[in-house]
Amino acid sequence: MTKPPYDPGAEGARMGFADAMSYGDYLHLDGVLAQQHPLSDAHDEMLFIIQHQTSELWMKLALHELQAARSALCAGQTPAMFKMLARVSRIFEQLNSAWDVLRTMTPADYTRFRAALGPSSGFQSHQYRMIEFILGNRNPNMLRPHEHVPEQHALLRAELAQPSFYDEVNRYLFQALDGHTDHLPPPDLTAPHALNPDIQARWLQVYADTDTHWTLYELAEKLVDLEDYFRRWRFNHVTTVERVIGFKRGTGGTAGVDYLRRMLSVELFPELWTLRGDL
Ligand code: HEM
Ligand SMILES: N[C@@H](CC(=O)c1ccccc1NC=O)C(=O)O
Repeated sequence: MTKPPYDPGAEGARMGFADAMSYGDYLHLDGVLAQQHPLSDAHDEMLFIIQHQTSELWMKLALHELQAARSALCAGQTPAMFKMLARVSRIFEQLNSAWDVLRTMTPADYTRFRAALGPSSGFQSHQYRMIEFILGNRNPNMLRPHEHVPEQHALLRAELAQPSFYDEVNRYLFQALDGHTDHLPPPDLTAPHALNPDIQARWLQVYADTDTHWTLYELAEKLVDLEDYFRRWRFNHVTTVERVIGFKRGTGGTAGVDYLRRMLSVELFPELWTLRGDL
């Protein structure tokens, strides 16, 4: 006679949720799992949708951490900030690994549903643009694709109107080294951060004597780590794009691979990279 199947309920596992909060209730899974709506009957469109939706969820968490990291820095809570920055790097690591799943989609698979995407593109991701803005790659020209959603447009505009996270880091640097911020170059709120020799000179001071400036050194390396992962994301993206659509124009209207290659040359924290040649 076969044994009766194992019953965790007999050992106390809760089995009834008619009047209690369940896993799906807490996570609102009925909502989340009802939001995949392929527009074609191509098999791989589900992969494409889920890949982007999960990326957007991770970006939501990255933004949550980055906003809190900036607040923690301004409140002098550096250990809490370090923890959040480390988490953002791990999120990018997660996003980087995810490309391996998407790469199982061949050009022939993608061609079956690409036309259904119309003019939509990741270029219009407001969360991605917000991450770029917070880190200091601020470009007011990138606001326009968001005009059609006034709430998101307003949030992105508000971000451009305040110092970036990296601007705040540099304020902290000057305060710590000089005892004041009189010589801190005012952030240009209308353009991507450009390398500044005064900022670089102070970071060089930190790297030249790491024992004395340990917290600043740790902060700098956390930023380099973050940018390292971000660069890998850009590289994985452009490589996947070349692999899937070659040199076709993007649905967003840019040149496609040529546009994304140009973005590979963006340096978020240029002083931290350039000073390495002076050590
Ligand atoms: C087969 C997969 C993919 C292809 C062929 C592709 C293609 C492209 C192209 C051609 C662009 C340039 C803008 C345009 O003209 O459309 C772009 C931008 C973008 N894509 Fe993708 N993409 C893919 C997957 C993804 C994934 C999985 C994400 C994750 C969220 C993503 C996020 C973005 C973002 C954020 C941009 C703007 C980048 C910037 O402005 O620097 N893409 N993509
Ligand atoms: N720009 C892509 C389309 C694309 O990848 C896309 C379209 C809609 C939603 C997200 C997308 N992902 C990244 O750009 C293309 O030109 O094929």
